[in-house]
Amino acid sequence: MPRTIDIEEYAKGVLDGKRAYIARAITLVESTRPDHHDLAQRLLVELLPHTGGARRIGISGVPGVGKSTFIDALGTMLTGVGHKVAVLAVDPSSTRTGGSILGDKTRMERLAVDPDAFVRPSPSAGTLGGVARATRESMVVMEAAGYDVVLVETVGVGQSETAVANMVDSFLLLSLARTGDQLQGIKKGVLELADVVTINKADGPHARDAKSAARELAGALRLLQPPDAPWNPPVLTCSAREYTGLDVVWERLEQHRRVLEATGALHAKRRDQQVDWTWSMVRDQLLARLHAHPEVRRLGPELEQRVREGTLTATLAADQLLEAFRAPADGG
Ligand SMILES: Nc1nc2c(ncn2[C@@H]2O[C@H](COP(=O)(O)OP(=O)(O)OP(=O)(O)O)[C@@H](O)[C@H]2O)c(=O)[nH]1
Repeated sequence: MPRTIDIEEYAKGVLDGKRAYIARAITLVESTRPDHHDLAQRLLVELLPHTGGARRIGISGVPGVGKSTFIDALGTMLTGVGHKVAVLAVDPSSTRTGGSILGDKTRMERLAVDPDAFVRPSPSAGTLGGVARATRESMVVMEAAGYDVVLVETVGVGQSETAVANMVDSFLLLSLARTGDQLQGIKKGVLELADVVTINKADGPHARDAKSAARELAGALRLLQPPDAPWNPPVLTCSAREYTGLDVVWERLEQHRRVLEATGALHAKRRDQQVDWTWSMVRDQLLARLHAHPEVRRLGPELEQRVREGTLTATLAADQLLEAFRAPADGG
């Protein structure tokens, strides 16, 4: 990152679609440095009027389901018909390994060198809240830069799906054809987020299994839907490796978007997402300040110990920690 940052220059570079500026702008919004925070917000304010037109799609599935292969294939299909495709990722687990797993350029060989695509690995800093914030703000940068399809990838475990579902219009779940036990393999909560499901690897000897798995899953999904739901998530089959079924997956995602638009739900959903997002940032900030508060840090270990020993109730310990949080942080 250069030492001096000219926000107007950055904004112009992004709006002109210059890759170097896009990359720098994303690095700025991902930064956790306090002095970058205000600069990033100023940049986002400049860019926001130029956003809103993109299709925002979340893509999830367990490790090995073929997410990178699928995104590489779908993204290439889309750039082939004139779309500009951005790939972002939310993978808080990458903080543990110190490097990003998702969105790794080497995993999407064709998109990584496609001039109409931009692949950005998951930010590797901090909590799920921090990673989700950075990704959400990177979406603003990508949309302002003219990318009209934004794919946000996430792993099929933990809470990151919910975070991604809260920043996209449509959520696509990739699954595998494990007949019989497949429903156990997919968490119900994740299934409930899905607007479209596709069974990947429907090729070679697995093609037939995939079809029957799709039927079984479609039946189960119908049970999760209220009878008057405006949208029933379809269960499709595809092969990311052989490029089959991808056009149907895309068509159904487009159809989902059209249904949302026609009912006015798209605007409502995006507005609600912004409000939820505001409160989730407040919660994250409050929690971070609570944990960093000197009195809380001083009292914390002792109170934890007493709760463990059973000499203090959890309620009283919580009361004391919250009371400590009210003490001035500077000790004055
Ligand atoms: N037969 C078949 N294999 C596929 C298909 N898509 C992906 N694979 C293979 O499945 C394996 C996993 O694919 P990835 O794209 O790396 O899967 P992923 O979900 O991104 O995996 P993680 O990186 O672990 O999250 C690779 O060996 C792929 O070649 C497909 O449509 N058919």
